[in-house]
Amino acid sequence: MTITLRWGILGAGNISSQFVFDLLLSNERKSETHHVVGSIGCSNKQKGQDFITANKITEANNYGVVPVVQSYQELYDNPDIDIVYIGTPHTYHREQAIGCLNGNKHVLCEKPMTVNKKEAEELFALAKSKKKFFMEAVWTRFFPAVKELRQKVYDEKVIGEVHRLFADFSYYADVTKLPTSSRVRDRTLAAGALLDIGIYPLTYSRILLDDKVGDEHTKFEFKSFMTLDPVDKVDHLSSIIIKYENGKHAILSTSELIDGPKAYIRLEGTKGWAEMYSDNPARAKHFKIFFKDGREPIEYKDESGYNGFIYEANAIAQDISDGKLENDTIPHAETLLVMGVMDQIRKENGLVYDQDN
Ligand SMILES: NC(=O)C1=CN([C@@H]2O[C@H](COP(=O)(O)OP(=O)(O)OC[C@H]3O[C@@H](n4cnc5c(N)ncnc54)[C@H](OP(=O)(O)O)[C@@H]3O)[C@@H](O)[C@H]2O)C=CC1
Ligand SMILES: O=C1OC[C@@H](O)[C@H](O)[C@H]1O
Repeated sequence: MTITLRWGILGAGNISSQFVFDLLLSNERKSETHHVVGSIGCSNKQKGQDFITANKITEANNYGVVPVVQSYQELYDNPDIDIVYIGTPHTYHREQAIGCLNGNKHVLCEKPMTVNKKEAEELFALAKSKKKFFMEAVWTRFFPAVKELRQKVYDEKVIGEVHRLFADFSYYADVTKLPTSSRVRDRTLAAGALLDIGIYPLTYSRILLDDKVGDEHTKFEFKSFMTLDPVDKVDHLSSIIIKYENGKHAILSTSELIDGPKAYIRLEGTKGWAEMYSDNPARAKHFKIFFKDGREPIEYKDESGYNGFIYEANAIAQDISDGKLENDTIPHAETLLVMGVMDQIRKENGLVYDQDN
């Protein structure tokens, strides 16, 4: 059955471009789900027009629709939009999500959904009261590669008993050359590695060491270290060790000061190990499984041509069509679990944002 979802894109920046790319490619490929970009909500109308041009959104790849460019408020009030994708810095998510929900829109909100768990709880409560779908856009969870790896490791048990995961998201951001107003540096934009990229190693520990999500999750404890930058007063270097109650360990690291290892995931079992590779560890597209007995490794590559946002977008279209208010892969309770862990890590290491007070 064809499902049509009419998107408003809030914020005409970096990630919104990458998201829209996938929707348009899916349309060009005549996929079953029709993703119509109906509005670009933008702080500046010319910038919104430039976004449409730069991203080549045309009637031909957008089911006959040329998007309108609107202010954020006009987007909230637009009756021709079903769902808004929020692609702005972390600290704006709360206020913009409230605007969308009050305008009766479903919401897909970029990660981290909010600055802390308290704000996320507030948004989920509002979404429920408005009977609107709400999801944090942790796209990594939806990649076919993740499903395939879990199938091999947990259903087929190809690497035997799994005991340990190493997961990293680090890149050399050349921080001191960035303006202090950059969202990588600015504490008032909730900068810092943990919230921006550390959320991914945490996510991998959730999806590769636990087969349950949200309220059903396997219990775990953790210890963490952050190095706070003396100028920016945020973490550009953080490390976390998790111990699940079934004994499995996750050793997680994140940094904006150094490049991470080529194999950003190493999942270790008694008979072998799996590695994942990517220039962006959020994009789970390529893994290899190695065997201690010398058997030929198993390799998986996602060569779909998508950035990877289409996987979450299609899942959401199905959920909304089914009348669901949250997604089973990342239900509200799972977002709250991870947000709570990040709150605790920051608390242990003295990283406080204004929103915490
Ligand atoms: N899923 C993923 O892999 C990724 C997710 N992200 C997430 O997406 C969000 C946006 O990141 P990204 O696209 O890189 O950000 P950008 O710096 O490209 O900004 C995106 C938009 O946010 C608005 N904006 C930017 N700076 C400010 C500011 N100082 N004050 C008010 N509004 C501002 C602008 O909206 P306008 O156009 O209306 O002016 C801008 O176009 C973040 O929360 C980030 O965590 C980011 C990268 C990858
Ligand atoms: O989510 C993200 O993934 C890629 C990073 O480069 C980016 O800063 C971050 O927001």
